[in-house]
Amino acid sequence: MSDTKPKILLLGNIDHSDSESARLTVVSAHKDWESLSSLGELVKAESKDRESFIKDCKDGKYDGVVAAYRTFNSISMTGRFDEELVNALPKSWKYLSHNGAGYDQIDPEPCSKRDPPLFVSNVPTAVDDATADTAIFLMLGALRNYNPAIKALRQGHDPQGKVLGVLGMGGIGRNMSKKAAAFGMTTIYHNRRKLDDEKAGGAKYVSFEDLLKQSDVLSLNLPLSPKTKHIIGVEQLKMMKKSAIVVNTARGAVIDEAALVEALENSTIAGAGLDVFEEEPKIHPGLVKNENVFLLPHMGTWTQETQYKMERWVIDNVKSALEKGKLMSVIPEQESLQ
Ligand SMILES: NC(=O)C1=CN([C@@H]2O[C@H](COP(=O)(O)OP(=O)(O)OC[C@H]3O[C@@H](n4cnc5c(N)ncnc54)[C@H](O)[C@@H]3O)[C@@H](O)[C@H]2O)C=CC1
Ligand SMILES: O=CC(=O)O
Repeated sequence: MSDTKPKILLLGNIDHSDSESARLTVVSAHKDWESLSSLGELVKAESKDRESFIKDCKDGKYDGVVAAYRTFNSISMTGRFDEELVNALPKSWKYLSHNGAGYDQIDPEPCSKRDPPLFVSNVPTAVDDATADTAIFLMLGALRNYNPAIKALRQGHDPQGKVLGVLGMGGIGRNMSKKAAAFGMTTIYHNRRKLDDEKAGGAKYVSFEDLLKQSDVLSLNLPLSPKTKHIIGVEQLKMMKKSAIVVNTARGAVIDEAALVEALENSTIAGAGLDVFEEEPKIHPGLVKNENVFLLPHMGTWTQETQYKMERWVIDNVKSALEKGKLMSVIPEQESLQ
């Protein structure tokens, strides 16, 4: 039997160790990462771009990699985890631990079809508070029209008594709904499946069409996939109240951004609070110039505590893969495979 240690690959960077806050709370994702060296040889991916990453895979540079920690920004090195990329990976590579709740940069189908399958995990729940807080902040900012400050503050609206409509009532949607209740809002939601009463927490399940028609604030909290791309487009925006605002902390492409710009310019809806964009880091100029749009540069989870929780989660997935042969939070598409 070979005594070669399995390789554990880092695709991207681990951030949380040196900050003041990390020192104060005595947490360090770097130390957590280094602790994995008892399970395998830690290797950092150094390929220049997608082409050289694929070539390096084919030339054997990553042979022996069993599991990888992957960041959102590592897409600049590898590109999407699509069929071409997945099929170029060494056969030894079985686990991909992605740092993010949304894993739209990874195509589950080729990962599952590959022999052996490439099991993928994401980071659910750890993101809920920080992202829902961001959604609430965007909602208040857009409702109150804080953007043009004093001038428009006179025309601002209160959240009290308003209807929050959540599209995608998962971890973040439910967290936001609880927080919105503290502002005197009621929640309606649409989801692939109706939730049981305890999970719904008083929020009422409605059809997609009723969600659009009845919401004062439409919050998008569903994953981006080929099925949800542009789920909000010209027709859906037309169904909304003229006074409504859209809050998007999910992914830019769940809205047809050009249609949103037009709807805002034509006063089809009143405003938007956006953390995510179709072609990040680019932002549609029609959004930048519109005073009724409250913008953030994709920083839903950007707190010291949440970033650490996420990095730790990704490392725990790698650990679980190597110790137990199973990822801790495999993506739903692969639950029956693992
Ligand atoms: N702005 C940011 O920094 C962050 C953005 N996100 C984004 O938020 C998304 C949601 O995150 P979580 O709440 O953790 O996910 P989750 O998986 O807990 O919830 C997603 C919900 O959407 C529902 N859904 C899926 N397709 C749908 C459809 N076609 N129509 C209606 N509902 C549908 C699912 O049934 C599920 O209830 C992520 O996929 C990610 O893209 C997540 C974290 C931070
Ligand atoms: O956008 C962030 C994520 O965790 O997904």
